Formats: sequence, structure tokens, C-alpha cells
Amino acid sequence: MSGLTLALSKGRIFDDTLPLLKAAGIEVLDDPEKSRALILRTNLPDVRVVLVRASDVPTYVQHGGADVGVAGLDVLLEHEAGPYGGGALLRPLDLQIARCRLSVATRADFDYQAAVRQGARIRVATKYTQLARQHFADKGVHVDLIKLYGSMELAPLTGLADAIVDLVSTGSTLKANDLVEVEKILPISSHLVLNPVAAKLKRERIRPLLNSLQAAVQAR
Ligand SMILES: Nc1ncnc2c1ncn2[C@@H]1O[C@H](COP(=O)(O)OP(=O)(O)OP(=O)(O)O)[C@@H](O)[C@H]1O
Ligand SMILES: O=P(O)(O)OC[C@H]1O[C@H](OP(=O)(O)OP(=O)(O)O)[C@H](O)[C@@H]1O
Repeated sequence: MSGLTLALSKGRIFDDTLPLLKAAGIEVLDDPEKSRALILRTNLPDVRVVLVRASDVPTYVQHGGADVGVAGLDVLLEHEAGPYGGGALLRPLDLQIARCRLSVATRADFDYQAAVRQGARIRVATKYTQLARQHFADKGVHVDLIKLYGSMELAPLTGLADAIVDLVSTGSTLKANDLVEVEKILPISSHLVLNPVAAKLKRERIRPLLNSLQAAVQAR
């Protein structure tokens, strides 16, 4: 396709990217909450938006299914460190949306610091197995990782794990499940990512978009 394809995920990334795109002169014409269509038109005939799972955005952009994408740093780093990463994505702009942090949380009655000090083996449930492995390896903490795809908060409550590695924003999900944040690992926001081949071949089309998005981010 000679135009531009932009990969977004439904929900907070779509909602938070929309105003930035608007400021850059791109208006999405279809409402993903009202239609089942996965390709959305914009006011610019050569720009379209494809809707994919948040964790599939890097894959689409890496393999050229989309030229540009928006994804959380959590998803990007987890993808890069994983078996299908390949390091092929450019990350030219922090959009400073969907801000949260990656943290370790446990039940209030689990003494995480003592477990770390004593060199205990900690069972950690997470969807971010690559990031969690790196974090605990850097600290020299022994962990048994348990891969989950969602509802991480349940793991310490059911005895599946001692701790979780998950995203925290307001902290209300942890609070509602009687969990406490015991360690902050990484601040997270969503970034614009580019397919490197598209970045070269569609340079003239992508550069002004990047400049306007950068201006929109700075003006916020
Ligand atoms: N509570 C939150 N507050 C702010 N940003 C968040 C929060 N939760 C997640 N994010 C950010 O938004 C991104 C998208 O999250 P979202 O919940 O839309 O997708 P998901 O359901 O986790 O993804 P998938 O469908 O691939 O499992 C995350 O990768 C993260 O960077
Ligand atoms: O600190 P808080 O403000 O409570 O936010 C943290 C929650 O947000 C994310 O879930 P999300 O709302 O995206 O649900 P999902 O991942 O299950 O879609 C994350 O997995 C936490 O559960």
C-alpha cells in the first residue's frame, strides 16, 4: 500500500491517541465501539487505522502489516526481549499517554523484602515474563515465573504465586484486591513505533506526521 497504515489497539490507547492524531490533522471517521470493522477510515484518503490487540501492535509494525503503531513501553520491551522480537522497530516518539508503571505486588502479609534478603525462591505470576526475568536476574533474586494472560491480582489471593509483576496506575486494582505494591520496576507510557523500511521508503509522508505529533505532545 502506498499510503500509511497505523496500528492502534481499542480502548485507552485508541482513546488517548485520537486527540494527538486530530492535532496532527488526522481524524478517524469510524467508531470502533459501534462497528466490528477492523480497518478504520480517516479524513485523509491515504491514511488508515487498523485495530489490533495491544500486544500485537509490535508484531504488525515489525512485519510491515502497519507502517506506524502506538504501544505501551511494557508491550514493546516484552516483545523485543521475546523470541519473536528481532529488534526491528524504531521508537522515535514518547507520546506520554497511558501512563502507568510496572511493579511488583504481593499480599500485605507476605514479607517481600525479607524473602529477597533471605535469598528465598519467590513464585511470581505475570504476563510480562521477559521483563520480570530480567528484573529479578538484575537483582540476583531467584524466581519461579508463572505465565498468565490477565487478572494477575488473583494469583497471590489463590496461592498460585507469592507475587505478581503487573501494571499499576492509580493503585485502585491492587487496593480492591488487598495487595500492596512492594517494588517499582519501570515507568511506562505509550510510544510511536515505526517499521524501519517504511521509515525510509515513506520518509516524506512520515516525517511531517512525526513533527506534528511531537508538537501535539509538547503542547499538552
Ligand atoms: N491502568 C492503566 N493506566 C494507564 N495505562 C495503562 C493501564 N493499564 C495498561 N496501560 C497501558 O496501556 C496499554 C494498553 O492496555 P490495554 O488494557 O488497552 O491492553 P491489554 O488488554 O493489556 O492488551 P491485550 O489485549 O494485548 O492483552 C498497556 O500496554 C499499558 O502500556
Ligand atoms: O492501578 P490501576 O489504576 O487500578 O490500574 C491497574 C490495572 O490496569 C490494568 O488493567 P486494565 O484496566 O487494563 O484491565 P485489563 O488489562 O484486564 O484489560 C492493569 O493490568 C491493572 O490491573
